[in-house]
Amino acid sequence: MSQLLEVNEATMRFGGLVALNAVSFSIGRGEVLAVIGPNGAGKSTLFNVVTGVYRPTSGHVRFDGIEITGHPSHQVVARGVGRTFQTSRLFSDLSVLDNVIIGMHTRTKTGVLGALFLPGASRREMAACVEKAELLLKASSGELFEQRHRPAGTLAQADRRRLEIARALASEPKLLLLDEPSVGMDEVETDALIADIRRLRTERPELSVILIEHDMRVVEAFPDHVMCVDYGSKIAEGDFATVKSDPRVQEAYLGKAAVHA
Ligand SMILES: Nc1ncnc2c1ncn2[C@@H]1O[C@H](COP(=O)(O)OP(=O)(O)OP(=O)(O)O)[C@@H](O)[C@H]1O
Repeated sequence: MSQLLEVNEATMRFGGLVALNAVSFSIGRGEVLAVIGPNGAGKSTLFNVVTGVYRPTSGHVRFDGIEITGHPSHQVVARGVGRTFQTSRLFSDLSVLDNVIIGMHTRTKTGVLGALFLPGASRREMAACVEKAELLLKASSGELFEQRHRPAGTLAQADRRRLEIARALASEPKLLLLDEPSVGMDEVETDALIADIRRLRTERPELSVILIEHDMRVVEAFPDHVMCVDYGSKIAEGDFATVKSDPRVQEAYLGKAAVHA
């Protein structure tokens, strides 16, 4: 069976800067891929190319058997790619529940805004959205569910991250992209995040996940498929132990001096 996502020789230039340099990789259904690399290596650019935020200068992206290179983001989401961002994109003044409901807009017939203001069928659809959002929050964490009527901006950091993941899941993705989910978390919160992702995999064995991570504890928890990028190029790929021990990876993270010391 073909891979769920195939990125073939993707290059992204910004003027003279090559943010991505002919990067190729693929991920199958139900797999987790961890993308590592130093700051500015091109990891977020890779997500932006996959999700249609950027059309790559050259190269191709295929998802679920269809070429999606440069398709607009809303179409990519509708095809089944959900995403969280490095910096929070929650609507802080809206409730936790409404934030999840907004994540469903690609899956509603009348649209979330229509459902909020129109009677009849759209009201029924809205009621179904509320029910589904509550289920997603419950599955994410009982604590988050209890806070569903609070403004999202009042949540603690770890709960905000959980909410972002719940909102991305609301679009019913086949592939979930998590951009540095552990950023700003302490050790306890990071352990909870690892447990959340593990649970998600058990509950949704078909869901594929790509996570960009700086925290090696998180990467180590999902060690089967790791890819390292540096200066826009893929420099290593394999299981965590193989990638970690690759001299190019050590050099990228620690610098030549540290590796040869
Ligand atoms: N829209 C843009 N215009 C110009 N340069 C950009 C743009 N987006 C990214 N870049 C540049 O491309 C390079 C890769 O950036 P990117 O954000 O993908 O790195 P990253 O690996 O995600 O870094 P970090 O770990 O710090 O988030 C950087 O040099 C960055 O400044």
